[in-house]
Amino acid sequence: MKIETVKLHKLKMKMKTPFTTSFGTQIDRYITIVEVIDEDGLSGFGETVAGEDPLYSEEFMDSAVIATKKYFAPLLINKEINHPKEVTEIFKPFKRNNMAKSGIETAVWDLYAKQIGEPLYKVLGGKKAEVEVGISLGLEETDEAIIPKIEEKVNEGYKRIKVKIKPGRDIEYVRFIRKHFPDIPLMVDANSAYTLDDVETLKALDEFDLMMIEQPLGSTDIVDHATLQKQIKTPICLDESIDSYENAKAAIELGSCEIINVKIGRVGGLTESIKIHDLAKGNNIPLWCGGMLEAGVGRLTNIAITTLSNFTLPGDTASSSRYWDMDIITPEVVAKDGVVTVSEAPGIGAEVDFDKLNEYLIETDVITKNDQPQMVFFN
Ligand SMILES: O=C(O)CCC(=O)C1=CC=C[C@@H](O)[C@@H]1C(=O)O
Ligand SMILES: [Mg+2]
Repeated sequence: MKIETVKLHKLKMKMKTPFTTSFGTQIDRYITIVEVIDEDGLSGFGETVAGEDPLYSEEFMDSAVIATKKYFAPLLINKEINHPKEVTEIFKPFKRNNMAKSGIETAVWDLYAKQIGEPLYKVLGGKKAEVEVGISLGLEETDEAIIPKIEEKVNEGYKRIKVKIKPGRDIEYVRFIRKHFPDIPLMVDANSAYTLDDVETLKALDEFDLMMIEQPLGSTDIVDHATLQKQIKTPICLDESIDSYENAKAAIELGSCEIINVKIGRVGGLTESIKIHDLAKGNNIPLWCGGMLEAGVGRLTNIAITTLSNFTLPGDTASSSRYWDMDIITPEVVAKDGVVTVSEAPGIGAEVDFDKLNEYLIETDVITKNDQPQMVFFN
């Protein structure tokens, strides 16, 4: 394939309800949809999932857009690419910027799948016709306020409920939730808000029969999580700490986690996600696919990777209507009783609906073959 043009559609999407975690509250979501267009005018789509501010990771949407415009899009334009796996190699000299890389790399996968007329999930090696999903619920102002939210989502059939915790909103908060819902599949996500000094608090969570505790310690830590896992019964699931095959390997070898949350953007794309999948599978570490408050393109890409066999736990990819009054794809993602049916249509499996996308559009940046990588170093 040869990519002729890359378009970055920058969107501002109003969320139905604010989403609060240990690092703050989100009301609007700024999303970039990457469109790669080949010589025949066929388009592939990917979603850049970086946060608006560098709070979840060091990347943020503006940095991802700049990195894509300066480096990643010009590096791919006009290059003969036989398979999307080559993209990771082309980007390799450029350190990190994983979400920027992933936005365009996933678009190339979608384009490739469309060119060969296959659904993306099959091209990735997935086999499931449907995937089970859970939902991630943010912190509410009071403990009481989370109860009706959980009730609603349990009634909608989501296969597990994830709630956010932070220091001061942990043991009693989870006890309160468990009092109302003694048996639901429940997990907590701390977004790296604790240290080893909090080991007693984290140990106390063992009594609540949680499926897992996600990222309790530092966002780049692997070593302290191994120390912690030896002291608590609840399985640790790593999120922020896993941003490459190499540190997934380190975490598995050190015993830093019993579960891994794969976020395609965080690890730099689908090729790296598959590598981590195969590694985890060989080590009996179950996976699930984490969300980044995606619009439809990101949701569909998440569903495609979830069809791989070792994604055995329900992920974060709820219905489009979880955050959006109107998503940018047709048809939207719908979870029925916590199950999403995987589309058999070529590529990600639904159309990007430009009538809808344009409602959210701030501007579109266009990168063409006249744009060279803006590098000081060259060879
Ligand atoms: O996509 C979703 O539904 C939300 C997933 C979610 O919990 C998160 C998304 C982005 C950053 C974090 O706040 C959090 C996470 O850490 O998993
Ligand atoms: Mg998380």
